Amino acid sequence: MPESFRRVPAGLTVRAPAKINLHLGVGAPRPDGFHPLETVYTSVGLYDDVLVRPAAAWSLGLTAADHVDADAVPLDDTNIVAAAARALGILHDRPVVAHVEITKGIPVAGGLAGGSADAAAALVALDRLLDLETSDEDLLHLAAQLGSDVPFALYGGHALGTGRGEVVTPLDVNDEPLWWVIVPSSEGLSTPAVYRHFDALSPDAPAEPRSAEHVLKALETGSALALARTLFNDLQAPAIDLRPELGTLIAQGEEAGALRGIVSGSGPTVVFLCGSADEARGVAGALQETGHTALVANGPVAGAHVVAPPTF
Ligand SMILES: C[C@@](CO)(OP(=O)(O)O)[C@H](O)COP(=O)(O)OP(=O)(O)OC[C@H]1O[C@@H](n2ccc(N)nc2=O)[C@H](O)[C@@H]1O
Ligand SMILES: Nc1ncnc2c1ncn2[C@@H]1O[C@H](COP(=O)(O)OP(=O)(O)O)[C@@H](O)[C@H]1O
Repeated sequence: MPESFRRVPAGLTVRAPAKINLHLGVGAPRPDGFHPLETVYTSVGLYDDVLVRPAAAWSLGLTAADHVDADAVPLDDTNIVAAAARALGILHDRPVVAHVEITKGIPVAGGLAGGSADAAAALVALDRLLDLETSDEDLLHLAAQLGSDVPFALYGGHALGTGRGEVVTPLDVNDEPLWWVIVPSSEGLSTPAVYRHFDALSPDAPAEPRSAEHVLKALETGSALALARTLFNDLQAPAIDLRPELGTLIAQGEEAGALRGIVSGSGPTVVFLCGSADEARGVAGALQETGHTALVANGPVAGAHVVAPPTF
C-alpha cells in the first residue's frame, strides 16, 4: 500500500462503568488513615466515556448527561484523568499529552466511583493512543495509586475488594443479570467526610471489617431475592445521619416494589435491587412521579474497554 494511504488513528474512546458495593464492611482506621475494607463490588451499566486524541499539548473537556452536575468536576490538574496521565508519564519517563474529552453519565461524588471509572478509562485509552504497552500489572499498580476504587473499574464484573479496597479479586460467580434502579441526589457527599462520620458514630469499630460471606453465598445462587436479603453497607448509617432524607427514599422505593434499597458506597446515591427489568421500570416510574431522577441499569458489565474503533 502506498505510504500516502496509511492513516494514523486519530482517537479512541474507552468506556468504564459505575460500581455498587453489594457488601461494604469497614474496620477501624489504619495508621495511614485509610479504613480496612471487605467489600463486594459489582459493575452496572451506567457509564463514563473517555475519548483521547493526539495533541501537542494537554487539554481536557467535559460533556455531561442531564442528571450529572458538570460544575462539580474540576477540569484543571486536579481532575483524576490528569493525574492518570501524569502517573503514566512517570512510569514510562515520557510526556503523556493528548486532547481528552470525558462524557459523564455517572453522577459526581455519588458513591458510584465515577472519578475512578474515568481514571481507569484514561489509563487504558492513553496507553493505547500512545502505544505505551503498559503491562496489566503496572496498570493495576497505577490504578491503586490513583484511588482505592480504581483497580475495580479496570476489572468490572463482580469482585472482592480488600486492603483499602484496592486489592481486587475477580469473582467467578453466577452472572445472571441483576436489575437496579439508581437514584442520584442533586448534591454529592464527600467520601472522606462520610468515613470521618463513620469514625464518630462507631468509635469502637473492630479492626477487622465485617466478612462478606453472606453476600458471596447469595451471589452463587443467582437469586436476586437471596442477594437482596444480604446487602450490607457500614457507611449507610453515617450517610443517612448526614442526609436523613435518604432513609425516607429507601422506604419509598421498597414500598414501590424493590426487593431492597441501600446507600451506594459513601452515598448519597441510593440503589434498589429489583426482581426483573419490568419491576425495575415500575419502581423507577413510581420514584420519578415523586420528582426523583431514577435510572434503570443492569449488571454485571465489563470494566474499562474500548468502544469505538479508531477514527481516521
Ligand atoms: C467508599 C468507597 C467504597 O467503594 O467508594 P465511594 O462510595 O466513594 O465511591 C471507597 O472506599 C472510596 O474509594 P475512593 O473514592 O477511590 O477513595 P480514595 O480516593 O482512595 O480515598 C479518598 C479518601 O477516602 C477515605 N478512605 C478511602 C478508602 C478507604 N478504604 N478508607 C478511607 O478512609 C480517606 O479519607 C481517603 O483520603
Ligand atoms: N473525572 C472526575 N470525575 C468526577 N469527579 C472528579 C473527577 N476528577 C476529580 N474529581 C473530584 O473527585 C470528587 C469525587 O468524585 P467521584 O469519583 O464522582 O465520587 P465517588 O467516589 O463518591 O463516586 C468530586 O467531587 C470531584 O471534585
